[in-house]
Amino acid sequence: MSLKNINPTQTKSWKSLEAHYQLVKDVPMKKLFQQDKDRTEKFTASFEDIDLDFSKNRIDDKTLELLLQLTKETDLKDAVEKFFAGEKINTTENRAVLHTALRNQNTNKILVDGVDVMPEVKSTLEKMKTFSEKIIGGDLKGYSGKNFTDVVNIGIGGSDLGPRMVVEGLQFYKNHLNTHFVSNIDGDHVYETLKKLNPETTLFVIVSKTFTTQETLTNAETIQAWFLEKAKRSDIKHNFVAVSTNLQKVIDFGIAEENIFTMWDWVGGRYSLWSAVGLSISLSIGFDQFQKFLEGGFAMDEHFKNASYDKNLPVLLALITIWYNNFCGSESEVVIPYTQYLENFAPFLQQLSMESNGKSVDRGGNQVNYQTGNIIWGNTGTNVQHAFMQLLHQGTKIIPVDFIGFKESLFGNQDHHKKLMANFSAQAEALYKGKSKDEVYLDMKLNNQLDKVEQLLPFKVFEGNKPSNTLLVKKLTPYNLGALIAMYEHKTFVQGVIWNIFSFDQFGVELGKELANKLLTVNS
Ligand SMILES: O=P(O)(O)OC[C@H]1O[C@](O)(CO)[C@@H](O)[C@@H]1O
Repeated sequence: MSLKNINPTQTKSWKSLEAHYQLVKDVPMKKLFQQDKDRTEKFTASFEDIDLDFSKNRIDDKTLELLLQLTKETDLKDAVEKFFAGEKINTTENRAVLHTALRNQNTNKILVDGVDVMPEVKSTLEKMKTFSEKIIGGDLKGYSGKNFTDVVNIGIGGSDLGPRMVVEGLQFYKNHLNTHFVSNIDGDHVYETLKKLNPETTLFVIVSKTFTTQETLTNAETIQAWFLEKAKRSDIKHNFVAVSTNLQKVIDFGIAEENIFTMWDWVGGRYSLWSAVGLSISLSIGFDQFQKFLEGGFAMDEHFKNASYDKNLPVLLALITIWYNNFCGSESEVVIPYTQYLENFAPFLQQLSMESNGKSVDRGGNQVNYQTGNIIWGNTGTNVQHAFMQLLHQGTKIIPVDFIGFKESLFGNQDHHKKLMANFSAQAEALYKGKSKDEVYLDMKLNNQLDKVEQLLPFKVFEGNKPSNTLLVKKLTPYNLGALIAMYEHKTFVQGVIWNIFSFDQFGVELGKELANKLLTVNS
């Protein structure tokens, strides 16, 4: 059964939120904190190792109450039930949406067209485990009998961004294998990667759900030709494996059948890192750690399904962005992890969120007359403080931020970590508190700069009242990263449900592909 078709703008809560915005739009957050001593506690929700403090937002009790009412009127509960039950909620492609089955740790059946998908999920995970362990342990070797030293993931979009982000994010836990990612059809990208590699000791993992993607097939062909400069065709089976739903195309490409890892059409590309698409993750950190990553994702699924919405991390995050996007006029949001490991978190979230919710036709097939998918961008703190934070502090736009910090550093260096976390907290505080004229004046007086007050004071004022969420996580572990990713997946889902759009197709990427192919035919 499909998701219900409910126009959110026709609900009572939507109209009330519009009216409510007029009442609260000029109320500074500083005042809200003064009025309510329990604000931080009240606007904090926790799940295991993750605390979400959403108190530094332009919301009050009424805002939250109305946003929660919106989840009722748009029947989020019904959507969540259909999603986890394997209903075909990807209506436009007539598919179920079951990335949650890939990390399911329960013993329940999950049915698609009456068939339980869990046995196949488990046997693929088992195959990944055996394969990863043999490659890491040296039981499987390259064509000339040498142990593998390098792995190259060849894929793009969901077949690249997720695995790349997790492999780099969890490199603290990595083994001796060095993992590389080739995605862009830019040949220079391919040859730059190849120049560091020895074909004898490199494992190539071609990842493409459809196995029709121009970039991936071109790159795989180029890499195979490079490989065959040294090796024989019969050697391919030692050094090439593939992940796909399209078994025939993979076989036609020349990959041995036993070297194919399957996935299913009920896994969207941007949600596929939990499947065999995550093979490079399992090779890099070992299957046991990959299993913990899956468990973290699963734990977040349980929280999302069961926690009341006022304490539910993905739901709260989604509601807050809807508030800014649809009522406060914000267009984008920034995600800033305070760890260099998560340098690729924002590009991953960009595909997750913008490919999912960049739609302008509702579930009834009508053009929407309200804003949908918001723009996501970001990079790591503290680097961003020396790049784009100026615009957030003193620019003209309201850009809500998610600050993600970790209580513990992985190498345990206290000096760096204290400074890192001081910056993490300071940014959120500076954004919402700002710095008034009086404060600037006092500062300048203390610094013997009164002679410059007239000239500089207006430029040194920080308006404040800039919103942010603070996500404080105990430690960057495979489990916690799994939970964080699942949290953002579910946030995206909730947004799509409320916006009344289909979040699991991506027809918008097709036209450019078609035109590129036409141009190639004309020019060849
Ligand atoms: O895994 P495939 O089929 O090569 O697709 C790669 C990517 O291309 C898209 O279809 C469009 O960008 C994504 O949804 C997908 O992740």
